[in-house]
Amino acid sequence: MLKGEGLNYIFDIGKPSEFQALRDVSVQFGDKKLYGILGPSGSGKSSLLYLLSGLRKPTKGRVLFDNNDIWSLKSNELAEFRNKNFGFVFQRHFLINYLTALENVLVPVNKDFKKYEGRAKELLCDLGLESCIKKKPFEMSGGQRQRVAIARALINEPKIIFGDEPTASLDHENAIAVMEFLNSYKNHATIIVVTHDQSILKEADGQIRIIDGSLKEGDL
Ligand SMILES: Nc1ncnc2c1ncn2[C@@H]1O[C@H](COP(=O)(O)OP(=O)(O)OP(=O)(O)O)[C@@H](O)[C@H]1O
Repeated sequence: MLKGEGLNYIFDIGKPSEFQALRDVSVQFGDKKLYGILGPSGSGKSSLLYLLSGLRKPTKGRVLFDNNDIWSLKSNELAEFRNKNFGFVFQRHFLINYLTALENVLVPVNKDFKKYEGRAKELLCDLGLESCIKKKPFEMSGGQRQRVAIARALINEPKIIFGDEPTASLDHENAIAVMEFLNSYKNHATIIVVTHDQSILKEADGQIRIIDGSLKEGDL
């Protein structure tokens, strides 16, 4: 269970550019479900995802993972915790261009390399990328690259997968395929996806809507 309690985030505190991106957002995400975070551009969706995933520290409020406050960890412990429990898929894939698909998927792995190599191959095959295993990102299509990024996010068997507009750079067909895969992965992890596109959330178990930094609707 992942919980955000009274989350506030202020950029540039004390400067003329100070801006409150989130105010008093409380949300709760159950295990092994798919959730969408919706809202207009600039409303604070990505900021919320960054706080929930431990990439940014809330100005006020707490993030609890299985009732433990993740921000009570020291920064190196938090980094280790994130690598073990959370997987990330962004709008841009951030693959390394001189590594093959297989090597890219293995980048977050720092132990049992042989065991994880088998898992990486399985994930790539499950994502329909058998023919790309030895290809480098520039030899693949945008949809294929994004699926490699998904395999990389899943390699450490995370408990939560955070997606920040993971389908935004894809055509509708590829976007649906990516969402179907994420939905089918629900048996293994909770998936929380920020998106503008409600149509890719047909299979979602719950959605929240952020407007001007506040939670407007939530049926989680
Ligand atoms: N580094 C920053 N410094 C100051 N303000 C920022 C910064 N990053 C984002 N903001 C502001 O915070 C608000 C929320 O941004 P955020 O990226 O969370 O919105 P969003 O809903 O994800 O937007 P989009 O859908 O366009 O990606 C926006 O008004 C944005 O201009």
